[in-house]
Amino acid sequence: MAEALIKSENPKYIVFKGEEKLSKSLAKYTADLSEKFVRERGAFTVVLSGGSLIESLRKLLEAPYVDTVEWARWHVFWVDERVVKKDHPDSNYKLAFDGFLSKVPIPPGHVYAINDALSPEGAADDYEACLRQLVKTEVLELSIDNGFPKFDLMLLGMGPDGHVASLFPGHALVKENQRWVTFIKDSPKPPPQRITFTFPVINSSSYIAQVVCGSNESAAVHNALGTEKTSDPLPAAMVILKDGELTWFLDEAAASLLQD
Ligand SMILES: O=C(O)[C@H](O)[C@@H](O)[C@H](O)[C@H](O)COP(=O)(O)O
Repeated sequence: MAEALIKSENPKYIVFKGEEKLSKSLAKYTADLSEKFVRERGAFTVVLSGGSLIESLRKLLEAPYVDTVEWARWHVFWVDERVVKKDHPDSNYKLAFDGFLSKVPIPPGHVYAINDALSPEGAADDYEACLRQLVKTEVLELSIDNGFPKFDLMLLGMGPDGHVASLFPGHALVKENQRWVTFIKDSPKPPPQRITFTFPVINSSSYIAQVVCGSNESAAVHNALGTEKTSDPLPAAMVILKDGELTWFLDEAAASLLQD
């Protein structure tokens, strides 16, 4: 594993000297989990976000991982997606396809993009129906605890305001506890119309990597990982796995306000 500057166990975070080292470690972490889940259950369900995360996955496109990862067993989802056409510059699918998915042999039928012909409501319903179908075919498991889908690995980013997925601070959607996938039409981060996984789904994951680089996010990192508890936590602080492992991958700038 690329050398870490700081490793903390509770909360679990790793600080790297620079994004290059972080991306090397993230590639090994992801490849190791791919190997584990393919061995254990013959499939690996991976959830992507938008933003800088895709760039941080670039080391998976290099040796040894590009040849050793069993790409044919991957099933790829999005934790949130902008409701735009798939070839639109704002599309998270396009970002991931151009920067990552087009360079590895994941079967196209295993890449679950939104239906871009639908409204936000329609696209959220359609995506949830797709997930329910994948439960039936046993690609996707359900949490025994709560009946929400249990993804093997979610690779999340975080905005400077502490949002994760399209769950923004102070927005009613952070409290959604019935739906698997829901929609937002007034996202404070453009574009306004998106679909997003809900917290019960995010928090049922087996593994989450919360990847944050740069000083713009340092205050939110401090808020989410600091010891002071608030009655109104940031969405990033609401990512809590009861039956899973959350690891924060931080560069020095993102971690600059944390005390060690
Ligand atoms: O659709 C989106 O806007 C992204 O999915 C978003 O949720 C992203 O993960 C964070 O905003 C972090 O973005 P950065 O990594 O670019 O800071």
